[in-house]
Amino acid sequence: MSGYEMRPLNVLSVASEIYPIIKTGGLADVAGALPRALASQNVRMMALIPGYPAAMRSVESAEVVHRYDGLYGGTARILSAKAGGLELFVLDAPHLYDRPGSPYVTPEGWDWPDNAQRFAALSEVAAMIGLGGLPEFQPDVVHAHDWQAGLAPAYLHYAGGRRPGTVLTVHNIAFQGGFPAYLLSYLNLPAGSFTIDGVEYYGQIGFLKAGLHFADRITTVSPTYAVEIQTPEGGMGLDGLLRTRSGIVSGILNGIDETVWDPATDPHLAARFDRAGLEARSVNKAALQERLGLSPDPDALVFGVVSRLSEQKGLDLLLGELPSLLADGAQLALLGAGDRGLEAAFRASMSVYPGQVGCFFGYDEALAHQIQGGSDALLVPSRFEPCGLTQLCAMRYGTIPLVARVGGLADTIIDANEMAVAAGVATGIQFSPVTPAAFGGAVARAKTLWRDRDSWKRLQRNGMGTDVGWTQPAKRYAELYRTCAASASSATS
Ligand SMILES: Nc1ncnc2c1ncn2[C@@H]1O[C@H](COP(=O)(O)OP(=O)(O)O[C@H]2O[C@H](CO)[C@@H](O)[C@H](O)[C@H]2O)[C@@H](O)[C@H]1O
Repeated sequence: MSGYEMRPLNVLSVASEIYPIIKTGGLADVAGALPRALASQNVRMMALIPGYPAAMRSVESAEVVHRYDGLYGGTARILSAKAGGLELFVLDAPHLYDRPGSPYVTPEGWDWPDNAQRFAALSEVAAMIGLGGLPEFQPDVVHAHDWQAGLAPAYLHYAGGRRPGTVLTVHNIAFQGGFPAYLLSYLNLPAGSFTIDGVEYYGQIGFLKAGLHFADRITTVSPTYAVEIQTPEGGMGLDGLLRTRSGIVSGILNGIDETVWDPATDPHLAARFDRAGLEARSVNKAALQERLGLSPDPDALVFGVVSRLSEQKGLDLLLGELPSLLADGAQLALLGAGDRGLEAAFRASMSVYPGQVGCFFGYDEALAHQIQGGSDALLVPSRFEPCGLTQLCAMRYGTIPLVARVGGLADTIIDANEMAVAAGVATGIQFSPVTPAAFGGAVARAKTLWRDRDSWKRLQRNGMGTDVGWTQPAKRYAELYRTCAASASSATS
């Protein structure tokens, strides 16, 4: 048994958002769940996050563990803090993070003009901690998430000498963080780094590219997406680099936090329920219909959507198919935020189909739970989906996922084809390719299944019996960290 199996492994996780402190999407859920999930694997994970206003507000107790006189034009501190039930390092740099809007964009929706500096700073601080800058926590592995932390492996590489192992996780390859080349020295990157074997990417500084180039291990959030991003169709320009690093690329499925997403204890639901008491869902369905202005019809098949409104999520397909989806009295309950055009189109559909389409635009945690607990089927027609979390929540809440067969949706849902139904293992409905016709076909299958309530219930129960928690993924991450730490230490010793 190696030393790494015996003593706790220290891992620094670097992410631009973390649930329950600050969340714009699934990355926050994963970053927030990992530290707790890994504790049972003998891994001590500390997360480093930027000190946005929401983060500073949620700090319950804090100690200043490091000060910078100048970090990209202002003073900064690292706080070792407790917040939202997590142990964190918070980078308190008001000139970079103390502003309204989301972590990435202004209140008007424009990228913050200094995003390069804001997230380079996060990565530089991660590298400083990785190199032993904080005596109280010396990481064996630095785990960077997405482009915002992508420079961390690069800074660690250019520091030279002994360093921790590095892991880069891709939650969405569509977001790559490209910035002008003239920023190179300002971002404290060596002149020689602006090459194809460094941080250069199509004439820019590529934050995600840098992470993919320098990390010891690359993961993404499902095995199928790990394959897809190595193809020209799925790699969005980075597939060539990923193919050259294929041996260190793997996919680890996400889980969901089973305490946050538990229909038996969920405080947001009108009625709590479990696998043996599915009847109680009808109370939630009625409450959802009332909240969103849908007709109070217990027999209407209610399709739910909980999603960012973006090209990725394929909701334009749903708009196109609305007439047939709603033709026989079915209903749509949608919660989403993002693209203004999609929002306008769904808003208009509420007047065209009063009582059949109910939407809320914005971010609403409680409504997300109510849609999972009160609708009958959850639509996820994504064009690509690295893992997807809402279909996992749906399974846990007895909502039948109807999903595109891509990425993690392909890996987590078992399609109700005849064989799977006969074997008693089906959990949802998949369609492929991602076209209006195939989506329409899947909706028709859902309606046929809905008329056979016994089969519908069997699918619900199968979904509710599926393990969608973090236990298995946490084991995979722990294993990965141990190999990564061992190889980094043997490379530098
Ligand atoms: N308007 C709203 N109000 C309240 N809650 C809302 C909401 N819109 C979305 N949510 C919640 O945000 C999360 C979305 O997570 P997803 O994994 O489905 O997508 P996302 O594309 O953001 O994440 C990316 O990262 C994750 C994590 O790796 C991958 O699973 C995914 O495939 C990838 O695209 C869910 O917890 C959902 O309930």
